[in-house]
Amino acid sequence: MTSVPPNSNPTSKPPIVLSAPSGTGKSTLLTRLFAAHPQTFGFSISHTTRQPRSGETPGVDYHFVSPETFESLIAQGAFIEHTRFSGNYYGTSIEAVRAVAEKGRVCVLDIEMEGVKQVKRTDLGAKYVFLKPPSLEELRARLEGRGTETEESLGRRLERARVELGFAEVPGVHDKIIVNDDLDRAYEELEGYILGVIS
Ligand SMILES: Nc1ncnc2c1ncn2[C@@H]1O[C@H](COP(=O)(O)OP(=O)(O)OP(=O)(O)O)[C@@H](O)[C@H]1O
Repeated sequence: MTSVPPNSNPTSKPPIVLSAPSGTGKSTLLTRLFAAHPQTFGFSISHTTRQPRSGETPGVDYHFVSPETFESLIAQGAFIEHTRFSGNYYGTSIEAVRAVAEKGRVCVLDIEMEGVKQVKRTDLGAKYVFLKPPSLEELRARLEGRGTETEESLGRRLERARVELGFAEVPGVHDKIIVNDDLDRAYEELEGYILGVIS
């Protein structure tokens, strides 16, 4: 078998890694981006050890695998990130991200700092965008306004945000840093950057 070098498909587009402290506005901006460009982006298909639910198609909704297979994939370093939730494993494989690019779609990964570090260890050639809150005070206000947090989980998220903002200051970690101050302005900057790197 001939080995194929990574990213050998000339039409493949770099995956976009979008990270931000929780509550900065990633979901808001991504929902808008996907709605504006429905044919451009694609989602990677995750692996899971949970049972398929009715209506779910293997290889479309998820790659359904046994715990043994999942653990062997972990050992092979196949995952960009994985987690255990409610007794089941879930993970995003490097291969799943590459498969999106090979279909000519742009894979957008909405991940947190540890995931960013892991993607950086792969040869996916991703572009890294960091979305920054205007300030920690404003981030607190957005999280409170969303109405999803208790005082305790709010405190944890803000503490975590401090660490993530510190990591984002390290030169060379991100290709683009966008401050989500005014939503329309931040959206235009994000859209302009992404369309620029994938064209
Ligand atoms: N530029 C903005 N100005 C004011 N409010 C904003 C702005 N962007 C987002 N918001 C609001 O901030 C809140 C958090 O946004 P969102 O849920 O998109 O964050 P997130 O980064 O995806 O968070 P998580 O990672 O926790 O899912 C939402 O209520 C959203 O409407």
